Amino acid sequence: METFPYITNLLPKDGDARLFPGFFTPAESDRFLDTLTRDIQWKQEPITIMGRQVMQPRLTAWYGDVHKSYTYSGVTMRPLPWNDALLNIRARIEAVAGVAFTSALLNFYRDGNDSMGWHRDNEKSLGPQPVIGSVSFGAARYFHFKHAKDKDLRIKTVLTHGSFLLMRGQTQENWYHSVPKTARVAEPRINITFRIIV
Ligand SMILES: O=C(O)CCC(=O)C(=O)O
Ligand SMILES: [Fe+2]
Repeated sequence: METFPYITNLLPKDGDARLFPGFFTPAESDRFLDTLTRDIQWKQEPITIMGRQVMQPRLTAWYGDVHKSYTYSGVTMRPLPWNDALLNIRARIEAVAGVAFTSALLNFYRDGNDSMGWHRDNEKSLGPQPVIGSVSFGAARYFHFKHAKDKDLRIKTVLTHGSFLLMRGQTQENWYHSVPKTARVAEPRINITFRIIV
């Protein structure tokens, strides 16, 4: 499956991740950053790590088709309904990705102290070989991949204002990803991962 021969796969094997920097213009990206910062119902949610409840080091929100509920840490939750900004962004990336996304997880990183730990987006509800469309606005942050078996194999990239990262194929099976903390970033960043709940 070589859908984007003109864009190099970031991953050397066992997955497919294509980065489109400047997918949205700087003016559009500024507008989306403002709108989403204001209009999304951001919340800091607790998660359970090794039996202990801790607050997530970022704010989150779930939006999507309201009949597509999702289960997270054993709790079934309903997404908030799509708003205009999210529908616009979704239409733009669907035109390139060639799939129909049903749901979006939004993350708000207040500054470089907020982060996302190593994980794979391989929940059962996403089905096999999930397609994940990841859109970023605001501060540029490092995005790291680590191979699940070949532990020394790491790929680092930067997700800039208005960028679009499309992960497909075996990516979630074979690669972990994370957004590490950084002392160098003082500005906020929004990331939206569009998903298909099957
Ligand atoms: O903020 C990012 O770029 C990554 C977000 C992510 O991995 C996720 O929501 O699953
Ligand atoms: Fe993820």
